[in-house]
Amino acid sequence: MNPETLNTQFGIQNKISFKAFEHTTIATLKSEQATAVVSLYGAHVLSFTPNNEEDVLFVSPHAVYNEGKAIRGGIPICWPWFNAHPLDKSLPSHGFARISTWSVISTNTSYDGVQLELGLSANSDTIKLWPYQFEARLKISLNDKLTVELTTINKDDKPFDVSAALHSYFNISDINTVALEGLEGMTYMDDVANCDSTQHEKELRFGRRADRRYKAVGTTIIKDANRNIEVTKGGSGITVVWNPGEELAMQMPDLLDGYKNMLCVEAANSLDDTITIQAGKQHTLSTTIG
Ligand SMILES: O=P(O)(O)OC[C@H]1O[C@@H](O)[C@H](O)[C@@H](O)[C@@H]1O
Repeated sequence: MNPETLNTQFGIQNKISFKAFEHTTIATLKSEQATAVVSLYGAHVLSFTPNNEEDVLFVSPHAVYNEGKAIRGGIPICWPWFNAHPLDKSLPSHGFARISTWSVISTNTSYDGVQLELGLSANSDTIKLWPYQFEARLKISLNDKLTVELTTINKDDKPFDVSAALHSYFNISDINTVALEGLEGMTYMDDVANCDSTQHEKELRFGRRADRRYKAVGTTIIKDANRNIEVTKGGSGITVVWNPGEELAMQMPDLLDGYKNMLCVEAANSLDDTITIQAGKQHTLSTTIG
């Protein structure tokens, strides 16, 4: 659907509007306290900017906007599998949601904000990659915070397994000085060293490659030079923490030295927290940022 038609059908004056951007359409959401931008390609939040603040989300200055390529930054939707497919490494990394165009289901306003709901359903392309009937819904709610809720509905007559992540890239002033609080005492899968480990430090610090899947359900706080960003989540037993570090980032043409200004903290379902959804049932994975 083109932006004009979307504006006619779903636009809300001064609150939600649609326009063309690169190869896709983006929605701009405005609440009293913040602005957010969402790409229909990937149902991908690109920006969340509280009034008079810098963007809370990072998008790489080297990001590539092309069909078939995931956007580096914002909040990619990793779904229906996280990272490499468990059985077939030739399938798209982190699933196909982030490289699919979603449709608009609804827009709404409430007393304190605005909401946009996007959807993706099984079709001839998805069936080739994942042989199930499904409906995925992404609800984006903006007030002074940003909430993203990903609901998977099993429309098939058999159960299926889903692993997923709301792969949030946070905009930070310097990876060498930022700290992450909330994971003390938690065990994690260290995907760099390829072993299980436990975090003993109160605050996690960076400066080299970190790729960890924590068994954690609680809130984390990114403590940056001039602000704290609180990340809460629901329906998630795993928190992923990722920064590629300099060596790997320099091999990623869509990131390069951008790695210095990003930290990923992701609400996820993975490892033992992979979700089996029975026929007709659903699961919601969510995160709130602010
Ligand atoms: O380059 P991609 O496919 O967007 O993935 C980026 C990273 O995403 C993280 O969530 C994973 O833990 C990393 O292992 C992965 O490298």
